[in-house]
Amino acid sequence: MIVALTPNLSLDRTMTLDRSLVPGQLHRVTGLTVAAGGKGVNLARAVRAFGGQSCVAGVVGGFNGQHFRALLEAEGLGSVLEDGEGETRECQALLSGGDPGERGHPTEINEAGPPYQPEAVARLLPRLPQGQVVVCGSLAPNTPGTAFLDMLRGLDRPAVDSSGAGLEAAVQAGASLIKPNEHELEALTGSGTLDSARELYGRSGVQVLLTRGAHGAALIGEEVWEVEAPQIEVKNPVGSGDTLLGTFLWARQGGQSMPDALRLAVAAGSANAMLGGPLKFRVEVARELAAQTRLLTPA
Ligand SMILES: O=P(O)(O)OC[C@@]1(O)O[C@H](CO)[C@@H](O)[C@@H]1O
Repeated sequence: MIVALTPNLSLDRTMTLDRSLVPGQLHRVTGLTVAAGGKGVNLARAVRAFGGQSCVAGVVGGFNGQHFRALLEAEGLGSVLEDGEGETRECQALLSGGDPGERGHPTEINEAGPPYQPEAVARLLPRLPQGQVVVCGSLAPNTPGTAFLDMLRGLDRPAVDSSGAGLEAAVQAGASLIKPNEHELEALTGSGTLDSARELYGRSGVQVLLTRGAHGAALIGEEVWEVEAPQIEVKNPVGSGDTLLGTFLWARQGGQSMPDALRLAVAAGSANAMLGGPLKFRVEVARELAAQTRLLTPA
């Protein structure tokens, strides 16, 4: 079981525009998908797609919260949710339509979400099922650093996919693994390189799953493994990191070796981007792409 504890759940709205985004101009929406979102939801989807057991945990509120619950239930994703104050946030991803050559990376506009609610979180944590907990995504606004640190310490070495203060707390709390991208690692240690991830592991014992976008990923722990991603045409990369991490944790929990798990995880992230996001992800495509990944000799 993989428990995706998501401190700031959302309703994800993915819009396809009639042309490339030009700030200050009118755009028509030619396609719209509304789905339960937040990084943990994407991660739980990937685990479930591989046949694993996953559960989304978090606090929801308001009409968006009801909508979130209904969408998650319609997808049949397991969850432990607490009702809280305020309105669950919305995250918008704008995909440019028109000529593929002009599409570029989607524009993402993420609301902050309702403030941290200690009572709801205190009700939620004892309800988490047994399993590998992974803390996913941004923190609720005004989350006190000490409260987040205490939460992580109470979770028995969770994996953490957060950024900024969330990542710092993960290292301090002795998380089992963190999943920064190169920018997030740089913000944490001053450099986004393998060497700085090695140094981080050496002083903290926290494994680093370093994602490098289209280039692949590296796992830095007792050993170092690097995997180059396959060449693909990207439709929508949103959620690729979540799919990668969910696949990695699922594969490791199922006993796959570190390099095999990393290859499948990188391929799953690529499949997510190629197929058009977490709702379109398919494991057969991930398995096919895994054969096209390249395991590099650790430097
Ligand atoms: O605002 P956060 O919590 O950092 O990220 C939220 C989010 O942008 O991440 C996912 C993609 O990784 C989206 O589905 C989602 O809503």
